[in-house]
Amino acid sequence: MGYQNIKVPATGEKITVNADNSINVPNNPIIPFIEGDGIGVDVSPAMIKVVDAAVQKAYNGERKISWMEVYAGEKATHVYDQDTWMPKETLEAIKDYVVSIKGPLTTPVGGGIRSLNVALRQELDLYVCQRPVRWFQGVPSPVKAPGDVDMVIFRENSEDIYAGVEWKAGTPEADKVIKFLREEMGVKNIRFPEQCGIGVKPVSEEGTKRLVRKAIQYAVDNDRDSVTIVHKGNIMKFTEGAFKDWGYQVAAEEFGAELLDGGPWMSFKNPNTGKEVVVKDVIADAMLQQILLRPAEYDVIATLNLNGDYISDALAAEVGGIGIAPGANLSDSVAMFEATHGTAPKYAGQDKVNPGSVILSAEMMLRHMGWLEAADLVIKGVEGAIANKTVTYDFERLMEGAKLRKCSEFAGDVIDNM
Ligand SMILES: NC(=O)C1=CN([C@@H]2O[C@H](COP(=O)(O)OP(=O)(O)OC[C@H]3O[C@@H](n4cnc5c(N)ncnc54)[C@H](OP(=O)(O)O)[C@@H]3O)[C@@H](O)[C@H]2O)C=CC1
Ligand SMILES: O=C(O)CCC(=O)C(=O)O
Ligand SMILES: [Mg+2]
Repeated sequence: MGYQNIKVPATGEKITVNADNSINVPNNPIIPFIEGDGIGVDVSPAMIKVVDAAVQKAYNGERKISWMEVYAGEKATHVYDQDTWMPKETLEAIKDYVVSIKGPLTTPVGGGIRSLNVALRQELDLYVCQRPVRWFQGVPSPVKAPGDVDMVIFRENSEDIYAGVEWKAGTPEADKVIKFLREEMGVKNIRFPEQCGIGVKPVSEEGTKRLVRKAIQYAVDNDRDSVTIVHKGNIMKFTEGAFKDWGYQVAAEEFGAELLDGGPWMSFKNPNTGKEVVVKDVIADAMLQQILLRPAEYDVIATLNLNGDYISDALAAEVGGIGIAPGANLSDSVAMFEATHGTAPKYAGQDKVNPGSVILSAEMMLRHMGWLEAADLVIKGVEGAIANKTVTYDFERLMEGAKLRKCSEFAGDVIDNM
């Protein structure tokens, strides 16, 4: 396919998808990447350096990634034109090449463009945001037993208040929606109907069930003990409450779960191991204290979009911060890996921040591709660099006796420890 500004590498082949959604990964796959705004210029090159070294070491030249830069965010406005933040061909390439990775993209607060990150997830229907959170030995943590934190968040990625269906206070659109709600729907509890912004929270059965199905399947495939549905269903009954009910329905109808001690918790036998998998639910505010006080009791988490956003940063803090928390956005076929943190503009271009988050997102990508040996080397490298206390500022400021490393130097340390 001919692109306007994307340069397809001269060597390399596409990853393809089979009818059952499994993928075929050639030895020289072309992988699109978005550098990202802000600290994207620091962390993305560090990630590429680490991945190339791991692949070279694992396969001795037999396998190699051909990186293909695709543009989004501020860089796109330079490469295309000043109004093009998300070129159509970027979306096409990410879909076409099946597996990709991205740095963070800026979203202005209160006005301006809507989130490009959310747009990518919605346009490509990347309905699962998978964010594993585990502790690496030696990482400074505010909790007493960070080793107990070992959870995998499955965050619904396409619906909820996060979808951005909202209208600004004082606009004819906001006034029209409020008028409709009050006059036609009998809504009496909009406290200040004048100059009032208004948002909509769509949560569907289909959207919920496909997310919870993935979370439970992950627990089965990875021999995990429990799946916790996190919701605020006592207050938002027909959105978050329905999410909980539909979640339990999937457990019962598709995995054969039965009520545990009269319910509402359920359990079923993992068909692969015979071990019991518990499906439970916790209300979201309580969950935010549970993960601090009793992290060992939680394993796989299935939750709505906004809760998942909050929980993933909170959990990341328990194991060292968002500088080290990885993630993936997944549809049934397309996978786009991405750091959990944002563009941290005050550090942009300073070669300072921790590239761990996007490096570990790349580790997830290598595992997804079936390149397990290279993925294991990335983990070994990160573990080694941290054990040697050669770390970036975020860890160094909390670690005794640590040696402060720049972003690029930390990437070198990871490579040296593979
Ligand atoms: N998926 C995406 O692309 C995301 C994009 N964003 C966007 O990013 C922009 C900035 O958001 P903001 O709320 O400031 O959040 P950020 O994640 O960009 O930064 C918040 C703080 O987290 C710490 N931090 C972030 N990244 C790293 C890193 N790699 N290494 C070490 N520490 C790090 C820093 O803490 P300290 O100050 O303590 O050093 C930083 O000041 C917004 O426009 C937001 O919309 C936000 C989240 C995700
Ligand atoms: O899109 C954004 O700017 C923020 C997204 C975010 O915080 C997240 O997905 O974790
Ligand atoms: Mg976030």
